Amino acid sequence: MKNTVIWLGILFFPLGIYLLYKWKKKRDAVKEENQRQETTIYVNTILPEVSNANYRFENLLNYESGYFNNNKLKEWQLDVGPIYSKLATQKVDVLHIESDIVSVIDTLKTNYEQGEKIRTERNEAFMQHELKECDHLFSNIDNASLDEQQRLAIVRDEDNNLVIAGAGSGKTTTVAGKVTYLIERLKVLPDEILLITFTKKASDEMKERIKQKMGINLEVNTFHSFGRKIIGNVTKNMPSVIEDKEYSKYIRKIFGDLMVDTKYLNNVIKFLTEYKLEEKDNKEFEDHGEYIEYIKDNEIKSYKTIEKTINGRTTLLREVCKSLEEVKIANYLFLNGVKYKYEEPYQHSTSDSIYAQYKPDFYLPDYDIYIEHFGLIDKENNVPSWFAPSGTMTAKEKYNADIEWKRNKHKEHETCLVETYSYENREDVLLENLKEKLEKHKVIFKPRSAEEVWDLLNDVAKEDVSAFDTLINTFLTLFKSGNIDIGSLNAQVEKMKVRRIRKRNFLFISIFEPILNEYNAYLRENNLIDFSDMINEATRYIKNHQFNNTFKYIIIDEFQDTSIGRFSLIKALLDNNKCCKLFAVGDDWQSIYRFAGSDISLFTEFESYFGKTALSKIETTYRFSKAMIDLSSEFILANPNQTPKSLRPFTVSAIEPIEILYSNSHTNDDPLPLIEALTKINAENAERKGKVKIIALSRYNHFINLYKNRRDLFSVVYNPVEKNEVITYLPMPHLSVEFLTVHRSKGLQADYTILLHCVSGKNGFPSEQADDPLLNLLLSKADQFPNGEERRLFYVALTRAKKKTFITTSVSNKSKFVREIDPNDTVITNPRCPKCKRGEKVRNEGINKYGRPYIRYTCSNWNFDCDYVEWGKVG
Ligand SMILES: Nc1ncnc2c1ncn2[C@@H]1O[C@H](COP(=O)(O)OP(=O)(O)OP(=O)(O)O)[C@@H](O)[C@H]1O
Repeated sequence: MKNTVIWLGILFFPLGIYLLYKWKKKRDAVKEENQRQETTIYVNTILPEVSNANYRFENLLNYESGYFNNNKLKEWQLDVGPIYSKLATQKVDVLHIESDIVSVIDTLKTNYEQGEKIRTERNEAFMQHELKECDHLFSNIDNASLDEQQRLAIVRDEDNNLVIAGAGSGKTTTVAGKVTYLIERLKVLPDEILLITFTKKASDEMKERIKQKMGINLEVNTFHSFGRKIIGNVTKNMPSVIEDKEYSKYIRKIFGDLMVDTKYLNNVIKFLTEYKLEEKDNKEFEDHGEYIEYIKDNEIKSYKTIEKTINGRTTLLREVCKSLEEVKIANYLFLNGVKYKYEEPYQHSTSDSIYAQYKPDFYLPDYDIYIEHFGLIDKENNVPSWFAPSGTMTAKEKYNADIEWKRNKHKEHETCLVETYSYENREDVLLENLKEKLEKHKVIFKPRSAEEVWDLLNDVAKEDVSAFDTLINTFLTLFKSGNIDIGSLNAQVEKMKVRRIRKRNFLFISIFEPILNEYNAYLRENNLIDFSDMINEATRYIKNHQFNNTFKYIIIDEFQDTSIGRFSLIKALLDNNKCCKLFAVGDDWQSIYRFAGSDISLFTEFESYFGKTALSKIETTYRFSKAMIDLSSEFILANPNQTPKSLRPFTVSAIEPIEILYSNSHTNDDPLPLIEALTKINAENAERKGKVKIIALSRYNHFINLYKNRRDLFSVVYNPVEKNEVITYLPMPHLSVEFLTVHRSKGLQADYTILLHCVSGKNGFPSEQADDPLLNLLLSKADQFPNGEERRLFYVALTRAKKKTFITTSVSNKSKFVREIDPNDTVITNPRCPKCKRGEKVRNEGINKYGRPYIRYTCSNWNFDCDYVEWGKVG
C-alpha cells in the first residue's frame, strides 16, 4: 500500500507540474492578450494625435513653410514628446493593428528620433531649391551676381546665423542680398527687419543701397540710434545725449571738485607718484633688449629738475635715472624733502686702468650717506636669466661680485652705505623699508604738503597728470559700456595674486568710484544719457517687457566688433521674441575695437552665447589678388589665436600687391615716401580715364593733420554736398587723396592704399603704446597674443586696396610688421645688436689717444646698460 502511494506520487507529480505550467501559460496569454487589446485601444485612440503630429512634421518638411529651423523642430519634439515616450516602450508590430497604422507610428518614431538628420537633409535640398527659384534675384545685387557661398549664406535661414567672411568677400553685398531676399522672396515687411551697422556712415550707405535697389525706405540703425529709439519709445521723454566734449569737461570738473578733499587728493598723489605703473617683474623679459625697450617706453625721469645745457642754452629738465625703481627712490626722497645727488662720483678715487670712477646710485650730502639699489637680484641673489655673463664669470657671479666690490669700497673708506633691493619693490615694501633704514641713520623726512606736490606734478609732470585723466575717462567709458558694477570689479581685484598689483588696483578704484557716482548723479539730474546708457537702459526696458520685440529678423554687420553690452541688448531682444531670427556677419581677422570694449569671443564662440547656430562662410575675395591673400593670410595667422580661413581670389592678377618705400629720416613725419607713392600711382595710371581712388592710412590721427597742413603739397577744400574734405595733391592736381586713420578705413576700399609711417615705437605701427593693465579688468580676456589687435589692424590696412598697397617706413627704424612682411628684408642700414638683440649695431670710427685709427661697433642701447663692443679691422 505504502509502495503504491509512492508510485502514484512519482507518476502524478510531474503531471501536476505540467498542468500547473499549462494553466499559468494560459493565464499569462490571457493577460497578455488583455494588455495587447488595451494597448491596441490606446494606440487607436492616440492615432489621430500621432497622425496629426506626422502631418505637422510633413508640413515642416514642405517647401511652402520655408526653412525648417531648429526652434520649429524643438517645438515639435517638445509637443510630441509625451506620445513618443509612451509609444517608444510598445512593440507595435505585435499589436492587433493594421500595417498602415504601424507605419504611421514608425514614422512618428523616426521623425522624433532622427529629426535633426531629416531636418538637415531637407534644408540642404530646400536651399538648392531656393537657389534655383531666386536665381534672378541673386544675379543682380548691387550690380553683382552673388557667388554660391553668398547665396547659400542668404537662404540659410536658421534661428541664429553667423556668416564668417574674408576681407573684400562682399559682406555688405551679402547683407544687402539678405534684405532683398527677405522682402522680395519671404515677404517680410521692412518694419519687421532690424538692420544694425557699426557706424552712422555705414548705415547711411546701406540705406541708400537698399533704396536704390528696391525703392524701399528701410531703417538702418547703429546700436546707439536703436537704443535711443527704445528709450524714447518707453519713456516718451527722449533724453539728450551728453556730447563727447562735454563729457570730458564734466569728468575733469568732478575730479577737480573731489580733490578739495585732502584724503582724496592724497590717494591721487599716491597713485601717481608710487603706483603710476603696473611694473613688470624682471623675469618676465625674454632678453636684455626687451627689458631696455620696456624702460624706454616708460618714464625714467624723476620729478627733480636739474640744469642741462643743450645747444648752448641752459634749461631745467627732469633728471633721468637708469631704472624705474631708481626713479621711485628718487621721487620718494624728493617728495619727502631729503636732498640727494644722483650718480655723483664717489668721494674717494676708485678708477684704474680698466674701471672708471665708481658712481653710487644716490648720495645724501646732508647726512653723508650713499644708497645703492640692487635692481636685478632676487632674495637668493639670482639674476634674471637674460642677464649676460661676463668673461669667465656667470651673470650671477659677476653681479654679486660687483655688489661685494661696492660693499668693500664703502668698508675700506668707512663711508655709510644703505642698500635697497628689487625684491623689496616686488613685495611692495621698498619705500617703507628705505624710510626705516634711513631713519636709523637719523635722516629726517619732511614730506611736502599734498597741495604742494599736486602743483609740482602739474608743473613738471603734466604728461603724467594728463595720462591719468585719459585713463579715468577710458576706464569710465569701458566700465559703463560693459555694464559692470563696482562689487564685481572689487571681487576681481581681490582674487589677484600679486600684492602690489592688488593694492594699485584698489587704490585706483578708490579714486574712480566717487567720480562714477558723481557722474551718474549729474546725468540723472539733467535728464542726460551717455552712449553706454543708451544700450544698457534699452536692454533693461526689453528685459522688463516695457519694449516688445516685433522684429522677425535682426541683421548685424561687422559683428566681430560687438561688445558685451551690445550682445546683452541683442540677447534680450531674442529672448523677448522666440520667432525672431539673428543674422550676423563679420570677419574675426578684422576685429579692431577691443580698446573700446569689443569682445572677439562673442564672434569666435558665437554658439555658446546665442545657442545653436548655422555657420556660413564667404571666402572669395573680389578686391585683391592671390599674392595679397597669401601675404596677408600668412601675416594674420602668425597669431595662433586666429582661426584659419581659405580665401581665394576672384580674378588673377600679376601685379605685386605691396611695395615698401623708405624714408631716410628716423622720425615719422617725412612726406617723401608719400610723394614717391603718389608719383608711382600717377605713372601707373597715365592712360587711365576716370578717377583713381587713393587712401592714405595712418595709425594715428595727429599725423594726418601734419600732412594735410603741408600747404606746399596739398589743398584741402570742404565739399558741403558730400560733407567731406577733398584733398588734392598740388603737383598732380588730378590726384586726390583721402587721409584716414586705419580704424576709420574699416569697410572701405580704394584702388591704392598708402600706409603711412610704419616705424617702430610708441607712435609707430604696431603702436608700442601699452595700455594701462588696469583696463584689462574691463576688457575682453580673449586673445592675449602680443600685438594681436595691432596685427589685425595692420591686416585691415593691408586689405583695403584693389591694386596695390604702398607701405612707407624709415630705413633706420622699420617696424617689426614691415620686417615681417618684407620678402627681401635687405634695406637695413644697421644690423641688430648681438647682445641685447633689440638695439642697432652702430659703427664708430675715430683716432685713439695713441693716434691710431679705430673702428668700433657698439649698441644704440649703450646708455641703457647694453655694453656690447666689437672692434673692426682698419684698412
Ligand atoms: N559676387 C560678387 N561679384 C563681384 N563683385 C562682388 C561680389 N560680391 C561683392 N563684390 C564686390 O566686392 C567688393 C568688396 O565688397 P564689400 O565691400 O561688400 O566687402 P567686405 O566683405 O565688406 O569687405 P571688408 O570686410 O574688407 O571691408 C565690392 O566692390 C563689391 O561690389
